[in-house]
Amino acid sequence: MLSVEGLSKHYKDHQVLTDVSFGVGKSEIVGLVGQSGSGKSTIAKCLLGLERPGGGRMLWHGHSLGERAVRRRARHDMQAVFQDPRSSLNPRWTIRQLLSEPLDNWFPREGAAERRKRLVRLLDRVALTAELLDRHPYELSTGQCQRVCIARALAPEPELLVLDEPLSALDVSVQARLIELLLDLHRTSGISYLLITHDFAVVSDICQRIVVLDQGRVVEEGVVETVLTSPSHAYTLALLRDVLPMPFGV
Ligand SMILES: Nc1ncnc2c1ncn2[C@@H]1O[C@H](COP(=O)(O)OP(=O)(O)OP(=O)(O)O)[C@@H](O)[C@H]1O
Repeated sequence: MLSVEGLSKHYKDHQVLTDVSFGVGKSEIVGLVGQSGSGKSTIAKCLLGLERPGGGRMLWHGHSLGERAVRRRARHDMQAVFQDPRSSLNPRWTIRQLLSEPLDNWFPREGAAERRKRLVRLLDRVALTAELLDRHPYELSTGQCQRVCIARALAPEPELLVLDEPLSALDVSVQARLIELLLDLHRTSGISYLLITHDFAVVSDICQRIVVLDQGRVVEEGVVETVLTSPSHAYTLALLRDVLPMPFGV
């Protein structure tokens, strides 16, 4: 579905990504991990069209994201959720306004009754209730705000969510509930995730495959259980030693 081939990117003389290749299949959950500064968010920005790659190809269903029509399709099919839900949501808007914005864009001809149903269904998918519709983000917990961000990303019914550190701003118990939510959404809709994180525990909870990035290069890629239990690259091993208790800490 998504294929990244030999992606490179530099800022002035700083080479941030070098020959990065990986893919995300239909209904697949892929974790992109690496230390801070390894280039994870830069990959997301290139995929979302926020940064222009220096070289390589990004293919969506076999067609280059460099083509305008493919980019337009991907703007619908590929949605993103970022780390800090509060800064992603306009504090002056109600939840109804925040969710209506993408719906106005993707379903402009919908009537009021249909719209109301769609809003309630969206909230239901992220385990929130319609009572929240007239509240503002500051009247919600950070975890609820992140659920609103996920609902907004789900609004166009995308095929892939790019999740850039979506759990980092949340405390551990809220993280656990959001992991359940993401897994539920995946089970019920078959949506794919590209999950960007530096947290191997989150990867082992959610992901099927993992791509390990070190200084802008892919150093290891494979099935999560295999990479976490017997990493083949010293960098992965060092990361695991730093962060994981047994059984994955080797
Ligand atoms: N717009 C920019 N201009 C110049 N350098 C940038 C820009 N954006 C990112 N960088 C640099 O690119 C490198 C990779 O950054 P990136 O944000 O992709 O890393 P990351 O792995 O996502 O890190 P983190 O986990 O801390 O978010 C860093 O050295 C960063 O300083």
